[in-house]
Amino acid sequence: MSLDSQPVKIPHSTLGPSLLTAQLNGTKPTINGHASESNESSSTSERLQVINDEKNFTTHLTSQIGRWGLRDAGFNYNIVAVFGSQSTGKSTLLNRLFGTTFDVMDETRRQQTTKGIWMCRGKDMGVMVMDVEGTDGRERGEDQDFERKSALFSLASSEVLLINLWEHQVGLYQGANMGLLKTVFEVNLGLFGKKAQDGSQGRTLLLFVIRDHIGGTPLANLQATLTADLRKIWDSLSKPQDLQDRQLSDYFDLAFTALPHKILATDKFESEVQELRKRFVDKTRDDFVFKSAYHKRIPADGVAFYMENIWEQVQTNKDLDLPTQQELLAQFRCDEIASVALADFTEQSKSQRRPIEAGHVVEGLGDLMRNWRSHALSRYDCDASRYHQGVYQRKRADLLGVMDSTLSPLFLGQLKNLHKSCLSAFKKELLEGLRGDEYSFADVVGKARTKCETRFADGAKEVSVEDTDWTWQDEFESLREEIGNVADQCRKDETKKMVNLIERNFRKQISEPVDISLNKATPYMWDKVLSTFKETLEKAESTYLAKAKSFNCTDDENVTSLAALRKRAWLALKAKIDEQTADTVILGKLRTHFEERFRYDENAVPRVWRPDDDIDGAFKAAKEQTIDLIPRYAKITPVDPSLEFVLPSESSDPLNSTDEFDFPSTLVIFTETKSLDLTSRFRKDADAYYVEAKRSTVSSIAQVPYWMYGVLVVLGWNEAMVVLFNPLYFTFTLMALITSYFIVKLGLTGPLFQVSKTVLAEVQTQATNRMRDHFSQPVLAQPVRVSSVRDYNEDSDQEMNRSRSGYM
Ligand SMILES: Nc1nc2c(ncn2[C@@H]2O[C@H](COP(=O)(O)OP(=O)(O)OP(=O)(O)O)[C@@H](O)[C@H]2O)c(=O)[nH]1
Repeated sequence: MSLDSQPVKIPHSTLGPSLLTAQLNGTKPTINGHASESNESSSTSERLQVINDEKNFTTHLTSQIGRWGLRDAGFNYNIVAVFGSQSTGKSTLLNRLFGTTFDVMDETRRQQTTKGIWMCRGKDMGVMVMDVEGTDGRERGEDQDFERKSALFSLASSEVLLINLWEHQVGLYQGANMGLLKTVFEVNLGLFGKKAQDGSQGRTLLLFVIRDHIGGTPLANLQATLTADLRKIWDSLSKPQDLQDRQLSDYFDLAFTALPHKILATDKFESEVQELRKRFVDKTRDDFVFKSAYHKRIPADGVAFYMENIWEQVQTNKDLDLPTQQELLAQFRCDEIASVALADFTEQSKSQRRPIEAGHVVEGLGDLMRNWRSHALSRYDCDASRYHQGVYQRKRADLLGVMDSTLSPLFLGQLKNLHKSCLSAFKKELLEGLRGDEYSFADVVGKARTKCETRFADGAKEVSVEDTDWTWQDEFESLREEIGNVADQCRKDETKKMVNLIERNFRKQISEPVDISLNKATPYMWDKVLSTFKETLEKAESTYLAKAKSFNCTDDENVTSLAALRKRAWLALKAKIDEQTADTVILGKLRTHFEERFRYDENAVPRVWRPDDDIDGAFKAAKEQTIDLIPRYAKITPVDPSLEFVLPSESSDPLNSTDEFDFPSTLVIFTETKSLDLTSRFRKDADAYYVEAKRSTVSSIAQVPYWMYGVLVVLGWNEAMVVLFNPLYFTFTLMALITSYFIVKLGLTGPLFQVSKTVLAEVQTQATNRMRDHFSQPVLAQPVRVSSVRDYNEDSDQEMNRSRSGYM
């Protein structure tokens, strides 16, 4: 017979929908007048055939325990089982005692009612009651197998075994279930033999219920007889060697009670039963039966799995090792509980994975993680802590491991994002702090660094979950390193900027003094230039050092920067000198120098050459003096050797390019060839001056004689008269006179003269240049007038040849 096809002794017409469902689940609803008043009570009074008469274990026990409302009871529940011969009123007793709904035999047909093992929740009490198939049943005949297995099963799970027997069976071996008891004792030794030494878990209460007690024999006598019989049975047991000295009382507590005849003394029977019930309900009573020592310590939510495993072991005749079973149960249940806790946890943790992967810093992530973790752990602890402690702890560690490995990427991601965000905040703050001119670099960097590090450390501490091996120090170190790099880079940039600024100022400061010095090519020209250079450089260096202090520059950096500054200052000076000695500029200077000596006398008064003046001598002297200046300009050589400035040649500018730098070559302004070229070009200019001087003497000689003016008046008289008497000419003349009158009256004479003067001056300049160009070549073709010029040219050519041969 299958579990689902077990007949129910109530008409279908009386079953509600919930009852039908119960029936489908292999459970049976209320019968015998114990009908439930509500759905809840009906589900709590449902009974279930745990093991059917084909010895199969039900698949609905877990859900049934849930429906009974005992699933979350933890250890706060009890299990009681009843043993006894068939049809001795066991089901009746249980129904009366616990308000259960077990089937009771039809009075008219004396045949077995309870088949297999049934279970029902006690009414209004957290008790699971097991109604076990009666022994000695004619249906099973000599098959003692089920009896033994059910005893084993009941002992492994129940705290109290009710042994149900008629009064008249006391003293009879078979009738008093002595065979059954022998089996129970044997099985118990196998199960709890060793465990009972500490008195826990293996202890069971045997409560003998003597039925139909008429009262002739007092209970005490019956109790004594039964006890003596039990001892006899115990002694006759073949115990294992190491348990030889074990007593019955080491494993069992015995209790006895008697009930009057149910039919002959119905009222008394009922009242006695109610009295007995109190022993199962009232925890304050001394004879309360569910003592904690009897509890098998199986959490309610694991009872189904545990029982199923026990039954499987029993069925396959394997040695029933309860500790192993409990461990297996613990493993199964702890896994189940952990996976439920983990499911929620995973769902929660998923919600923050995306923002972290997107590079965001999730505020309060640490709190979230701690909450998810502790919530999952407390869920696990709440249900799993009742199971085998070793397994519970192991699985807890596993659960923690899984959770931590799920959270770890969030932790690391958060650290990474924090790192990035802190670093960019640091950069931003640095840039903001370095805006403007008035700032202390060290202060700005120090403040930004502290802020950044504090923010990271706070964030990292917040996201660190206790009891994990997560560390953030490595990331912190790497952040600090990067901050250092950024600060270093920034400092280098700032130093560069500062050096550039100092260089710009330096250029400005030396510009004018160098111009002035180079304009006057005195013998101490370079001394002046170099002393100005040195003074300005010293100032620049001290400015640098003062600022470098606030930059926290290292000595090495200072040395490098100062070297760069010196080199750049030198190059700036060189550039200035180059500018002042460019071909056109130097030729201009030479021309000026020459003019000052040739065209002006000692008192700086312009010379007007007369035919008897020594133009040739003056020209020669001025020209030689001027040509002597070229070697002076050619190289930077101070008269005072202490003013010499030297730079190491290999010093390249670390703040700029890595160009090769050759200091000695920078001292040379003109090469020899260049000097000769300049000399030759200057000579040509000087020659032009010479020609001009000569020409001016000729023009001053060619003056108009005074009588020429008389001739002019006589010869021009007619023309004047024509103008006067010709209306057209006269009108023109008149208009010219009127215009002149108005110009004079309006005071425009000055501006008009000015304009005319400027125009004339320009015309004169243009004309002079043209003349110069014109006369510079033809002069050589006129031997008489420029013979002295040729002499000088020959002199200079010879000079040039001499110097070239010197080069060769
Ligand atoms: N004389 C007597 N009869 C009882 C008593 N209690 C119940 N009965 C009757 O005994 C018969 C068997 O009752 P059940 O409760 O079905 O007995 P059982 O031991 O559960 O039977 P199985 O489950 O078949 O082993 C029924 O007819 C009951 O009316 C009792 O205390 N005294």
